[in-house]
Amino acid sequence: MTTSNCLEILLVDDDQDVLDAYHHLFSLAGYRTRIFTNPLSALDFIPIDWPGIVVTDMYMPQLSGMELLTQLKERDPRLPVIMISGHGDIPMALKAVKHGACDFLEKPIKPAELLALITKQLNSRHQYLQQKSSLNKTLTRELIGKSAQVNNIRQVLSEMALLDSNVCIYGESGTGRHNVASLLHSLSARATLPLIQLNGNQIKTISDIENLFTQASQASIILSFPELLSHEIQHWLAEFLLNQERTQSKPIRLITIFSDSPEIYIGEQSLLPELYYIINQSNIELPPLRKRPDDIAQLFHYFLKRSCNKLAKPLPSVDKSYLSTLRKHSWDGNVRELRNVAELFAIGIVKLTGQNRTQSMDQTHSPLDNLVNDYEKQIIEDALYLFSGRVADAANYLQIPRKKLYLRLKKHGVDKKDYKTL
Ligand SMILES: Nc1ncnc2c1ncn2[C@@H]1O[C@H](COP(=O)(O)OP(=O)(O)OP(=O)(O)O)[C@@H](O)[C@H]1O
Repeated sequence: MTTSNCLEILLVDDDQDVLDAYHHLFSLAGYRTRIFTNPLSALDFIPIDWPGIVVTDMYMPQLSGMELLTQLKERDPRLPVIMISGHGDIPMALKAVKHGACDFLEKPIKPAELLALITKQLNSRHQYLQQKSSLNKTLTRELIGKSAQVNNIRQVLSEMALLDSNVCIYGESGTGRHNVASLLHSLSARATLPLIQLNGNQIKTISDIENLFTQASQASIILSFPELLSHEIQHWLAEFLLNQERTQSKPIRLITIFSDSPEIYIGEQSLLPELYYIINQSNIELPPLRKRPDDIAQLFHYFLKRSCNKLAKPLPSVDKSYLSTLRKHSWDGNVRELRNVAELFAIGIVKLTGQNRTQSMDQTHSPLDNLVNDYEKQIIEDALYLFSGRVADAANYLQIPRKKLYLRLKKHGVDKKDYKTL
């Protein structure tokens, strides 16, 4: 059985005799067919990514072939649709192809010609669906989350992966912007070519950027924070990218990363509109973790399992009340913070609750002052951990003056440096 035999051919024609003739022809060639005399029923039948192709007549009373084509393409732009007409009408053929028909045949049909076309389209549909299913598997494995937002990002990524457009990714730090950018590269046709990561504040002169971009031929480049480039360098970059478009050669695919919607930077005049229009051929917003709480448990289990595997430790059980604590946390550090919490959990340190400490305190029956001290120390440690040892941020988070926090650090013997590496 060839690959194309696994798929179906959906035939639409209001003339039952014609349908029977096609059906006979395709069955003899070993293809499975489905026939519809009413195009509206065919529309109802076809879901997105339907494993097959459509062959339709042009003139039908309920819905014209052109309208059927338009509606099918709105739902599934990649679905191959072959149009057949009794009238040799060149403008109509051109219109059909413009609306996405993969071919336009004129009656009387030459069976060998139709079969050759069908075989070609079934094979390319098969290839596309295989590619999409492998993309979806990779995305489900690498982009964890079950929220509607992450489902949507996976869908967008599977579409973008097959294109080669410049993409803007924006969101707060730790939301997974670089993860998504790397996925875009690894799913693209450039996957075997280099992926270069640059930061806007590293590029100081035109010759810096000229060297980087001209030497990086065929690569994907992830450029974080292009708004930090001088206007002169942004202008150079816009020209470089425009030139690529004009000459239809695309040595570089540029993926840019922002902390906020790029329009904000245009408003602040740190990003040139001329650069924005060429880097923003598509964009992806990564929402903060607090806005997609449905992802928290799944991400936590994913990171916990990964850490336990790395450490060759058995997977600890996670009770429901802890998962509910995680769900309620504000996650200012987004997925990165959650990853750190899961990694600590794997080695028995339970962050964001008094759980580990309370257990040891229960055993020693500490007096009240010790309990309070201990609890204060843990809250401070959690804040330092959250802000990677940055005292000013931790003090701000705890809503106490910085000086007071320093005094507390001294009292509890806590060293901010210990949190820098977490
Ligand atoms: N949905 C996700 N599924 C699996 N891992 C994720 C997901 N989102 C983020 N991560 C992981 O979380 C960590 C932080 O993500 P990433 O570095 O991509 O964040 P970022 O938004 O680029 O922030 P920064 O620019 O500060 O690095 C990485 O280890 C990344 O692999």
